[in-house]
Amino acid sequence: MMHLPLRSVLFVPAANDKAMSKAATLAADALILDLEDSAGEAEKVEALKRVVRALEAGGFAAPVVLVRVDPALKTPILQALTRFVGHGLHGYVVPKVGLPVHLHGYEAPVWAMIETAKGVLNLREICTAPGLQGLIAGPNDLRADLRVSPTPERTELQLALSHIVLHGRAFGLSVIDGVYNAFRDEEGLRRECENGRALGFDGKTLIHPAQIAVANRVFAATAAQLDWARAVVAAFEQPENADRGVVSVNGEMVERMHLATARRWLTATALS
Ligand SMILES: CC(C)(COP(=O)(O)OP(=O)(O)OC[C@H]1O[C@@H](n2cnc3c(N)ncnc32)[C@H](O)[C@@H]1OP(=O)(O)O)[C@@H](O)C(=O)NCCC(=O)NCCSC(=O)C[C@H](O)C(=O)O
Ligand SMILES: [Mg+2]
Repeated sequence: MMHLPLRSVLFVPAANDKAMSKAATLAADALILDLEDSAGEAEKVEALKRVVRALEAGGFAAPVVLVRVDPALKTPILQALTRFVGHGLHGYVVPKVGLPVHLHGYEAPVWAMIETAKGVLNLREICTAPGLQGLIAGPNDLRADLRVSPTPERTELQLALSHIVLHGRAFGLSVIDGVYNAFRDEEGLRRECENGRALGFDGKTLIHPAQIAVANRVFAATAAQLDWARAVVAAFEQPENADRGVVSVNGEMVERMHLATARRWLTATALS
């Protein structure tokens, strides 16, 4: 299965009205509207309402929109958001996954954040959870849990990061690297993106709009992805497919969302 490109995956703090307004215009490959750590306890109910309003309004420039849940508020979050799954919301990001059961009950595509020692050790079981699409590294929580300090080369995280990639590849999942906190340090971000790409990640989670362009550049499409993109565009250009929402490409179902993605890849490659 050819995964959607997830080179740049921007966390948007749902508690922040300005950031949520701006999010709709940002052409990251994916947005994660965050209801977990970026929202204070007293802000969470309003943040969830803001997510509902944003999903009702739609019109996101990013082709993939996810919500990071706070597992302590799983019931109200699912009550508020289930109706959007497949209608503007592409799935949930579940933080601090340590066991497969942490991913149960969402009835939607899920991405697991691996950000504890237990999560890393249990990856093999976690990767069998139903609906799992990808793994996302959480370096801040990982460092805290491992009681290690950051180094410029992330030496302290290499074992955990490589385990995430190894398991993601073995189970056919997307693998997304963790955030780089120094959001005004473009050169540092570029180096860390290159390190992530060398380790095998597909893309990087981000915390600021200024980080999107760097991640898109470093995690640019591979030759296989470009071949897939050309095949998708060619399939939809067939006159008999002009009005179809879904077609078959190389034996796989492809939707118009994939066509938009394919065009973005080809345009981005032509411009770079
Ligand atoms: C880090 C920030 C608090 C900085 O915000 P700010 O000081 O407002 O930055 P700027 O003034 O440069 O912002 C310029 C404009 O861009 C908007 N903005 C900023 N960040 C975002 C964003 N992430 N998404 C959308 N829009 C954003 C500002 O509102 C300004 O807009 P305007 O004035 O209209 O032009 C801030 O960037 C931030 O809060 N970032 C996200 C923080 C977050 O989500 N954290 C949680 C995810 S990371 C994580 O959880 C780690 C993981 O779990 C682990 O364990 O490692
Ligand atoms: Mg975290």
